[in-house]
Amino acid sequence: PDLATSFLEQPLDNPLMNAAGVWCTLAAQLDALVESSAGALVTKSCTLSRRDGNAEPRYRALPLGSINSMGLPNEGYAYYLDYAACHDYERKPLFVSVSGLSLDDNLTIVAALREAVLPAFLELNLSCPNVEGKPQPGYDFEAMDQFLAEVATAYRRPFGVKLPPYFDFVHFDTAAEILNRYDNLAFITCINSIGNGLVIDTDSESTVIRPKDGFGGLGGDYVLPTALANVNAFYRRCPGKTIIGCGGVQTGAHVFQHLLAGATLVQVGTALHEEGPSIFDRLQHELRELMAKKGYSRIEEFRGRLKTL
Ligand SMILES: C=Cc1c(C(=O)O)[nH]c(=O)[nH]c1=O
Repeated sequence: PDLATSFLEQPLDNPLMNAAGVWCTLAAQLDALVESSAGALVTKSCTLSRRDGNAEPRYRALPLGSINSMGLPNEGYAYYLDYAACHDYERKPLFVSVSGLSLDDNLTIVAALREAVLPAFLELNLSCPNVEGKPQPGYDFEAMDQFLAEVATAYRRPFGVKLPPYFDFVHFDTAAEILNRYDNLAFITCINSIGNGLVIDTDSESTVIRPKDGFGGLGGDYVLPTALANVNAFYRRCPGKTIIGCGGVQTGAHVFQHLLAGATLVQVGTALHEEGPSIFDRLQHELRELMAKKGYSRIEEFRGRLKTL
């Protein structure tokens, strides 16, 4: 079976890439993703200036996934624009994730990305749950609409958004209605971590991460059904847009499920953090095996074809 696919008319060897924030804060990590068999890569969400992020411990791997309250540690947007300027786009597509702390910060970064005239794809992060005092734009529909109106106008090129998970059909409908207003909003990445979970260690009777009294974003097995629901909800509601699936991917079968739900590309976060970039070889092997067993030779034969009962 052939895993070749395309994204916004760009060919990719395969649909797999990292999730923003994982294995992508420093150039050496990004280089490792370029050297890996990932079909594409995305940079750590960036802000106007460099940030240390929250106090440690701020990430914990768990039997069923992970919890994090990193607090947006990053090298500042100029660092990632420099990296994007040196990237070999013939080799694999590069996405730049932007998570400015205000609309003005986002507009400054987006303008710089536009001026750089690079083939990189902008993934506007509307869903960081871990910056104290900063509500997620993705959960404030008025703010989200305003952000998108200004960014879509300023950027003018195709871009995408990273959404938080939604858990209610009225929210799927409202969010999709907003996204569908912007023609150059070309892709939707669902989902970011499930925000503000609380993991408790029974023996120590304590939280397991320091920031925010232990509240942090959940990833891994905890989030797969919610991720698949959001991928399929926006796939159904935004027929003109491309969906990128993110959340709970640990095996080739999980990649298959995201593709079946309507994803074109599939991002890997927690499992990549734990296993490293060799995971992309394992996931492709497992996906090929599954496709062969089912008699599929190409992804387009089943992508988006989720059956209902
Ligand atoms: C950009 C900040 C994010 C962070 C973070 O840096 O704390 N963690 C997440 O799970 N999702 C985010 O979007």
